[in-house]
Amino acid sequence: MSDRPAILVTGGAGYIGSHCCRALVAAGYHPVVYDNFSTGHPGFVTGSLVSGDLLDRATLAGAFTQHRIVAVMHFAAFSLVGESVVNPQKYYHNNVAGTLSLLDAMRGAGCSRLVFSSTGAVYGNADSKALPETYPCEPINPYGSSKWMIERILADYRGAYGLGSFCLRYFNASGADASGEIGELRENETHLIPRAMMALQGHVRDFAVFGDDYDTPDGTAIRDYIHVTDLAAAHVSALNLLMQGHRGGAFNLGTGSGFSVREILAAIVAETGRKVPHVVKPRRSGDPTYLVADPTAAREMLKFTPAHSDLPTIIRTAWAWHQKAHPLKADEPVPGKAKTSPAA
Ligand SMILES: NC(=O)c1ccc[n+]([C@@H]2O[C@H](COP(=O)([O-])OP(=O)(O)OC[C@H]3O[C@@H](n4cnc5c(N)ncnc54)[C@H](O)[C@@H]3O)[C@@H](O)[C@H]2O)c1
Ligand SMILES: O=c1ccn([C@@H]2O[C@H](COP(=O)(O)OP(=O)(O)O[C@H]3O[C@H](CO)[C@H](O)[C@H](O)[C@H]3O)[C@@H](O)[C@H]2O)c(=O)[nH]1
Repeated sequence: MSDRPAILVTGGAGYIGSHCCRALVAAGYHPVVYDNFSTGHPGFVTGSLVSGDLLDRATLAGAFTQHRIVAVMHFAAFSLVGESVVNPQKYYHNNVAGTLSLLDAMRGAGCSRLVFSSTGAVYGNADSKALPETYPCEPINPYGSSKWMIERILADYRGAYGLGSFCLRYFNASGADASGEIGELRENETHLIPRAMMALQGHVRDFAVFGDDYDTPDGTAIRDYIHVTDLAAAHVSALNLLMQGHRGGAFNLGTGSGFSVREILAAIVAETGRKVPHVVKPRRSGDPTYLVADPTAAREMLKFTPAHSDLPTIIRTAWAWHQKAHPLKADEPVPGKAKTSPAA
């Protein structure tokens, strides 16, 4: 067992959780990854590993006692907006019921510090201004609703049980670790930047811009892209505050600047020198027009100053990771897919 304070990192084998584990090590903590590998990767794990599901109460309770956990970072969730519209049960069950199970385990173990992965999707369809935390939370898809429900549960637990929690509302996580060893990698990737890069590599053949009839300057939807390394730094700051006795609250993690889908595609051309082949399809259901953070509160409370979230750095680190993760050339077959001959 490590002498360092042990932090349970649910979802630590996933994209954002794995980057946070590395930041935890750099800050003097010992991450204990708790993951069921539904979307995570064994090769991404840093620190100790407990394989288990959030809803497996016995394994969860065992992780707290075995590793003497002092705080939790809770990333484990399903997080695809479109899928949540089609299959809301999957989202409420895993995200809300899974979190209740985690909170029971924390209370059972006397652990009262939590950093929770919330999302800009709690705000729903905003107007075209950067959103402060006081903006009304009216999510427009089940994924955002599941996260907002958890935020409300955590507010009640803060008051009633003294469970301190930071709800960090990330906007669009992007980019990859400078080492090139970990990055965004999912079996059925739906996110804009990784899909566009997989299209460049020939692994995605049907890349589409979803909707060019939004009320935005170029007709495509606008998001606030925040580098995963900057997110990781903010998590360590929030954890340090909890360790000092802070009770927490909800904070936006974004840059305050929005970019449209077409601007992202232009940035990819600028960094890679290659155009992403695409068609335009109708809007994806559940997608808001505009989602940009006002990060003022996080700047003050968490000393949050994004250092890696300019578009060139986001695209450059993501592209370096994709070339390593999917090293095939465009004309080679995708693994697991039958090769079709030109005559077929
Ligand atoms: N990626 C984004 O842009 C973004 C933006 C805002 C918020 N978030 C939130 O950040 C968190 C991490 O997102 P990510 O992009 O790294 O996703 P991810 O899918 O890469 O990681 C999620 C991890 O949680 C694990 N997991 C899921 N359900 C589990 C369960 N029941 N028990 C144990 N492990 C489980 C998965 O195996 C995976 O390793 C999520 O809560 C997500 O909602 C992500
Ligand atoms: O192939 C694609 C994929 C996406 N998009 C568009 O690109 C934008 C960004 O879409 P992503 O799927 O990359 O990300 P989302 O904004 O849907 O959601 C992400 O950011 C949200 C917060 O802003 C949530 O937290 C969520 O977990 C996270 O997946 C959207 O307008 C989407 O319609 C395309 O045009 N084509």
